[in-house]
Amino acid sequence: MLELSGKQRLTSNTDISATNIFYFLLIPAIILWYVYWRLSRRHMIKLASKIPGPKGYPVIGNLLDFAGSSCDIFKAVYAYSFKFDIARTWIGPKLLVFLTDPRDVEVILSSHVHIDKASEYRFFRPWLGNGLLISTGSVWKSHRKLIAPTFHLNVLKGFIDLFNANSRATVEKLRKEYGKTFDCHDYMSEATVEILLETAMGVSKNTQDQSGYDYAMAVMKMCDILHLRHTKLWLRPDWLFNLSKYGKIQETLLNTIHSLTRKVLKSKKEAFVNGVRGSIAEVPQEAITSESVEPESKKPEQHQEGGVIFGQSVGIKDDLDVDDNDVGEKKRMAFLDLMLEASRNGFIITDEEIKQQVDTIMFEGHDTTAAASSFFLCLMGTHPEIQARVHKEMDTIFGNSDRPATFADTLEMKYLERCLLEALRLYPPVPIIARKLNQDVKLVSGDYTLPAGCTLVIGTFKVHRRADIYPNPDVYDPDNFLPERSANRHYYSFIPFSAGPRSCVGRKYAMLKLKVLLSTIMRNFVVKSDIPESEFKLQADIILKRGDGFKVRLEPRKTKQ
Ligand code: HEM
Repeated sequence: MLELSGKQRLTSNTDISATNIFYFLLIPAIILWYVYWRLSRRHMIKLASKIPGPKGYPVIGNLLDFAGSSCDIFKAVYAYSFKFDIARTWIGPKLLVFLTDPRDVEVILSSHVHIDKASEYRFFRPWLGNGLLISTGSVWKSHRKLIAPTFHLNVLKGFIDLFNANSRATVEKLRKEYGKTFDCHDYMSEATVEILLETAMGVSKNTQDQSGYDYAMAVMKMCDILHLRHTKLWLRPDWLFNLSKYGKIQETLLNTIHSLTRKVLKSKKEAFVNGVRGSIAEVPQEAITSESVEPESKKPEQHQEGGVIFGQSVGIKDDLDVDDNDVGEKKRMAFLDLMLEASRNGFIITDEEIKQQVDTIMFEGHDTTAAASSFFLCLMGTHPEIQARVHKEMDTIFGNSDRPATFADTLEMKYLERCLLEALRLYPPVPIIARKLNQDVKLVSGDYTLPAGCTLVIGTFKVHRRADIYPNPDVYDPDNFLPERSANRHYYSFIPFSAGPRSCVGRKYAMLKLKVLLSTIMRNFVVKSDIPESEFKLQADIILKRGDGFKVRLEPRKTKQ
């Protein structure tokens, strides 16, 4: 019975010899590929060998450090940063160099040459196309020039009523959670998407009905899929990803997202033809500030509006730091309006490109701000004495009044602002910035040259926690941002919004929106946390998050009159 028939034996013999031939060819093929790879990358390998870094295995290099959960990867990479100021790692044939010295960071971020994004940003392409985040060269340059003025303070001040209306709506939703421990990120995320729909896109979330809600959910889920692709190695190749269930889910989500973007664009274009400009979102009467109805001449005198207050290190100038009065009247328009106006006035930008920029702003403006506000609230919960000072500041500014925050109020929120900047220091929503180098770059911190072709990773998280820059670097201390303490710090030692020509265009928008949202929440609640900061489980995907969820409890601060 055990004897095989002639046919079976034949099949079996054929299998064995085919397998043998396969291995016989595979091994030399790998060796040949390896030799070719080493010869063709001689220059890169030679320069890389002079850069310190953890020991790796032949062929796979340090690949094993990048396997495991996001929390594990984060821990492993962060541990290296204590051994090496600059670290070289190989993930198979891919060379990654991590920088954490602000002097080296400056070389890269201040440059107009090293602006190409690393290859991992391609995961965004099906969603964001060639939008500002991933584009490069002349397309990026001309679109950046078009978009940056739409984020100037003079434009943003016009959004303050919408910020207030949405912040108040968020507070009402949060009241339902009294007494429970819950994840505040869900609320921050929803509020952020809704505010972006009304401000940057200029549409009313109420008029979008179900499609607005579906859009917000789809944006959130797309972020989760992108996070997965960064951490699960097998989801990286496009063909494998497309075959996986995540590929199918992405297709459905993108359909929802792109349909709404197209719909919004269509209705905005029609409104444009009829001469309607600006956001069509409605603001309830109680959220309208006196500033927005006061004539220009009566508006409060402006304080320092650039610099630290709007998120940049003191003294750094980029294209967002031009004097806002220099932004001509014509340019004082919301993001989408300006793009449409530009395309009508002969600026070469197609409808598809406008759609890609809208999608980009919705992505970049959403997850980052949601993470920042969630970390802020958790930190308030874990530092009651700091929270008490924030409450005191709110009482000084607003007294017992329930009135909406004005732009002038946001300039008075100096302590809240320091708390926010300190939250961005300890928990930068974008924990790393990656670039592809197209030419060799000499560093300043040591005698090292980064080879062309490598992926350069700026470890923002570590830069912000260097003991030589921030005494007690792991302690949440908002006074790190007292003017006298920040004055002498290196420009590039605080880079939550990146810096230089490719810095975040939404920086001022984010700071203003966060101040209105967080001050409204702090005026209404006491935030409590049962989990001490030392037990936060950090998960560094594209956006830094708490792997254990942003768990807080809320108590009413005062009964609403
Ligand atoms: C706390 C909130 C935010 C943080 C921490 C943040 C951080 C950053 C960082 C670090 C970059 C550089 C990324 C890189 O080079 O890979 C960036 C770029 C960008 N951000 Fe933000 N961002 C925030 C909010 C926003 C908002 C609200 C918007 C828009 C409404 C926005 C729009 C953009 C865009 C379009 C870019 C690409 C700029 C370019 O490459 O020219 N961001 N952001």
